[in-house]
Amino acid sequence: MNQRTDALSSPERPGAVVAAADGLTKVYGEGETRVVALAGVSARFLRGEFTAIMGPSGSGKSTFMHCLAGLDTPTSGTARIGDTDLGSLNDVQLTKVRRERIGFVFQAFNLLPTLTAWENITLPCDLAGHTPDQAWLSDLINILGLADRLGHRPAQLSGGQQQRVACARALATRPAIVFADEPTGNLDSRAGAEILSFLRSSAKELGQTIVMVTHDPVAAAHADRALFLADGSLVHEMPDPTAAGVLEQMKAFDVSQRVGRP
Ligand SMILES: Nc1ncnc2c1ncn2[C@@H]1O[C@H](COP(=O)(O)OP(=O)(O)OP(=O)(O)O)[C@@H](O)[C@H]1O
Repeated sequence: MNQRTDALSSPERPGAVVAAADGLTKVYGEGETRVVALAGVSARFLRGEFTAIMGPSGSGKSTFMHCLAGLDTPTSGTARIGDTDLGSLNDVQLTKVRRERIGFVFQAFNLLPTLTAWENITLPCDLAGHTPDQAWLSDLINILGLADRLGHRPAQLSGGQQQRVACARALATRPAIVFADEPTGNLDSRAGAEILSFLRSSAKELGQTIVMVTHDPVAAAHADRALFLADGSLVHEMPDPTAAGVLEQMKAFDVSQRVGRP
């Protein structure tokens, strides 16, 4: 990939809080089927910060991300993007916030099969009724090495190329925050490393705030910090995670789950 990120804009107000969760709680079902998926999670996400969300299966990672991104409604607590409390918005306003201020990258790429790479990338701008910022898009496309693939449809692209298109789409509107859900889960290690290196450089050099859910300690090691969830609670924060450090932490969860948590 071309690493020409230096020509792009510098982060605005590094350190500003761009998203926040306060006491996020999500309870599914009732009676015997009641599940507390999130038990009061609070966290801040700063401009230009790359956060990995980790934890055992069923610990609440997806629920946390979905509540923070306005894809699910918490039972109590608040999720904010910038100064906007997502709970105060009606459906139309929420859709607008998701389209204009949030970017998404999914494990399964989620590109529209009938659209070309270029049409997929510009779709969020089209839906928001904005003229795409051509200079910004062209920089993104160059960084991601997609310039000669723009007329291809997803089926004509490799998995790694499809995920790079998805990354360009996620950043196309210059969102406040990008949520990536297992973005390397369907990729081989080389294509995965390219995506992770792009996410890292977009945080470092473009000031893009990124929150990534992952099971992979190697992926988490690209982040500035890892937040660990267990049983719906935030139990540990690791700054500058290493793959070995994350693996140790995950093993500790396995042991505590086997012996039974207090
Ligand atoms: N729609 C739902 N209805 C009932 N329970 C749910 C629902 N969605 C999630 N849960 C439960 O909430 C808990 C947290 O689920 P969640 O998917 O957030 O965990 P996760 O950490 O993302 O898991 P994984 O790593 O396996 O994807 C789990 O016990 C799950 O079974």
